Amino acid sequence: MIEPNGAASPRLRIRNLQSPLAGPFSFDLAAGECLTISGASGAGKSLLLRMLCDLDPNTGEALLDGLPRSGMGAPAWRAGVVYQPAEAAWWLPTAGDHFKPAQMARVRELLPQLNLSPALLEADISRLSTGERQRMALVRSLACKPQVLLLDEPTAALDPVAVAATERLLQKELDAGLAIILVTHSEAQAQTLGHRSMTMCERRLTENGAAP
Ligand SMILES: Nc1ncnc2c1ncn2[C@@H]1O[C@H](COP(=O)(O)OP(=O)(O)OP(=O)(O)O)[C@@H](O)[C@H]1O
Repeated sequence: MIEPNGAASPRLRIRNLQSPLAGPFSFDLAAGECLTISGASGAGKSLLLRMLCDLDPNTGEALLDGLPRSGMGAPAWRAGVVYQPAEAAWWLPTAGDHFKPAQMARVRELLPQLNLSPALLEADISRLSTGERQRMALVRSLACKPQVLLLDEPTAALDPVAVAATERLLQKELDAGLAIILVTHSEAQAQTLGHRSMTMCERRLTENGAAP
């Protein structure tokens, strides 16, 4: 969508988003941009991600490619803005059960990029290692083809090789236009993937490098 001044709308526009627990938050995120968020445990990072995907009640304005969230249903918003919590929930016996047939081509393309065997799709989910489940959760998020991906410490359970594979894939998705908000405690990861960084402190966000 085009703004009145002729510029393209940001992929995600957030204005005064708040709940009784956190905020207000205001920022824009462009297509292909990665905003990293760091901050102490309990600072409010997950609260923000849950508000952004409309899982927790909140007020304020949120627009996706210029279209207000208030004008679309929650399922439509969450199809565009996908949240991957630190520990993703699985509610069916196998990972493969969580995908629709139409997603399988994309899933089979993503698995080797994260060093995951297709056989893991058929295994009981409880048999997957923590790191395998974490990478499978990313496959699940990307198979939804979101416009904005909200990632809460997506590599926390991974070894260095798997971290590198995950970062390569995320970089590729960014290059293809995906916008990412990445909560990470890794300074190196923030520098590798991030275009901008913010710090969450006492449930408020500050842009790093911005004038006080
Ligand atoms: N529904 C709720 N009601 C009241 N307090 C809550 C609720 N959800 C979270 N909190 C509190 O809000 C604070 C921020 O929680 P949040 O999960 O956002 O932290 P975080 O920055 O993601 O931490 P971590 O890095 O440990 O995951 C915590 O003190 C938490 O206990």
